[in-house]
Amino acid sequence: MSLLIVYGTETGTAEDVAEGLWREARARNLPACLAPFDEYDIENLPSERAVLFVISTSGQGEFPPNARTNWKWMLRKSLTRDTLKEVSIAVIGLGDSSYQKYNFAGKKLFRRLLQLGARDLLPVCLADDQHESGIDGALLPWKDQLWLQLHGIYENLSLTVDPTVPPLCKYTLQFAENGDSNDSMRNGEVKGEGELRAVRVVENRRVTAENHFQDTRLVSFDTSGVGGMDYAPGDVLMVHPCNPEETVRIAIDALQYDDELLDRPFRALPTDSSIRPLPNDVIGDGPTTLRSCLLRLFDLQQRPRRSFFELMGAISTHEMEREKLLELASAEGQDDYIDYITRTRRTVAETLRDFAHTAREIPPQRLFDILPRIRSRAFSIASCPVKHAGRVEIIVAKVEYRTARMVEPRRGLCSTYIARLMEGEKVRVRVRPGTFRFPPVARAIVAVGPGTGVAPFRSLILWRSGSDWDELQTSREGKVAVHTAYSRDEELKDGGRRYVQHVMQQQRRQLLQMLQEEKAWVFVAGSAGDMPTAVMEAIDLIGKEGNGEDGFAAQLEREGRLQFETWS
Ligand SMILES: Cc1cc2nc3c(=O)[nH]c(=O)nc-3n(C[C@H](O)[C@H](O)[C@H](O)COP(=O)(O)O)c2cc1C
Repeated sequence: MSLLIVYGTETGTAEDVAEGLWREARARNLPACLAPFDEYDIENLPSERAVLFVISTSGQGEFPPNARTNWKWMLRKSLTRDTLKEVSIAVIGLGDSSYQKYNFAGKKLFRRLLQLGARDLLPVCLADDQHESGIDGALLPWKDQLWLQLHGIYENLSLTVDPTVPPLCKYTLQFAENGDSNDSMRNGEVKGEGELRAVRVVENRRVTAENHFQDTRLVSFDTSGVGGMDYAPGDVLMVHPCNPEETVRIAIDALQYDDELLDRPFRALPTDSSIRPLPNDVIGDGPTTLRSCLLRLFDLQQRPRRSFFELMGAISTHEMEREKLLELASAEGQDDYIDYITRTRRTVAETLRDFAHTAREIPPQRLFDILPRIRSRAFSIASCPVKHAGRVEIIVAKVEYRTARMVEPRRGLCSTYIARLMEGEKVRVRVRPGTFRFPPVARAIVAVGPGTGVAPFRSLILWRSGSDWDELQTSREGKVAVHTAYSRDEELKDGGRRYVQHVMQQQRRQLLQMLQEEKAWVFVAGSAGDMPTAVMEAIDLIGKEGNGEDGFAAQLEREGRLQFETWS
């Protein structure tokens, strides 16, 4: 019986990892099946031989959307300590340690599998975005152990793989011949909830002063007449960015594909039923071409992962480059990898340029194995479904930074894409529920939203009171009171900066009354860094002053009255 690999993903990383493992299993002569967790018939789980789970954590310590249904099944009371006693399991959790609920989904899943009697092949692997080698930091050493363990179950599994033999391609490309219509060249349809929709930009306005260090924008999209774009306060807009032209140019120069090849429509046929068709909604309305894929499908600005070097090394016929590539892919090459990629934040496009001989040898179908995919990014919706009918607005801070080791400044793919959008341009987006669960309208709310964290609260306040920021006051007579902290402009007596937690301290009497007597709910949105902890500490202090007890914030959280939506 083959190895089952299931994944739960929000933005696709878990899918990439699962797919990499699936390919590696096949290269090791181990038959394997691959599926999103919720597409797997969960009733069969007790009769599997070995299952590998790759689960990211989304929201606030939650399971990703395509793993929630089967996770609910696993929590059924009717399941016993024997349910999975025949099944060997291993779990990879993907998370980010800047979040409070670090890797919660992976940890919870692992614990539950053990409760149901499953045999753990290895301790849970907790991969962390913050590690200096990215998720590979934890994943690579763990993976080596995994194959050893699986060898105990599957005797034919090969413990060594020849790094110079490239694995099977995911797709074969069928290029259009004269006379093929564009329609006959369409790739797989993406339908339903996950489908991206094209909306037009109505306005893209800078909301910070020109001399402010941060370029933050309010971007408005026209959604009138576009189906599936209904939303409520707290919902999130997923935006699918494109690579900037200059980055696409670097990649094309490195690959040395000519215009005829770049613009010839093709269909990508999966070479195995476990491989998903190419998503049409990403590539756009026109035919799929290598140029459209380089613009919209492949993430050329990402930091290349180890698997990128592994595959490049496997196809390279240039001795020096091959040696270097395979070294960067290996566990021993970790320091070199950190030096070459992590410290300088080198991108996929730049790495293709650096390994010029190998890049020139990449056949088009291999791009789909080597290059990572662009993933949609989440932005809290800042508009009100009633006041801004037919519109969706988001607030985006442009990410740009430079350190001494960088040749050029680094820019966030999506925020730069958005900052450059012109009126009338088409953008691919979809709406998904956020993590906030708001109480009934009669209940009081405390909303803490530093920076772009104001977005979901603008939506909520407009919806509940009909007023925008500039119409609100600092007293509660008008039902809504606004208190501000300008951390860049205001200093405290001790020279420190004034943040939201200081405002909370200042307003502690009113907050205590709201929390204790009015049973208010608290919502916190914004940076996943230190802010959420500072807010929890402020709530604890306020609680302690009120009733002399510790742990007020944790108590509110247990009651569902303290909720976070944070991003890093
Ligand atoms: C909206 C959002 C919420 C997240 N929440 C958490 C979290 O609560 N805990 C955590 O450890 N990581 C969290 N992460 C980080 C992801 O788990 C991590 O980036 C992972 O590699 C993404 O995997 P995916 O692309 O398969 O969804 C969050 C990421 C996003 C975009």
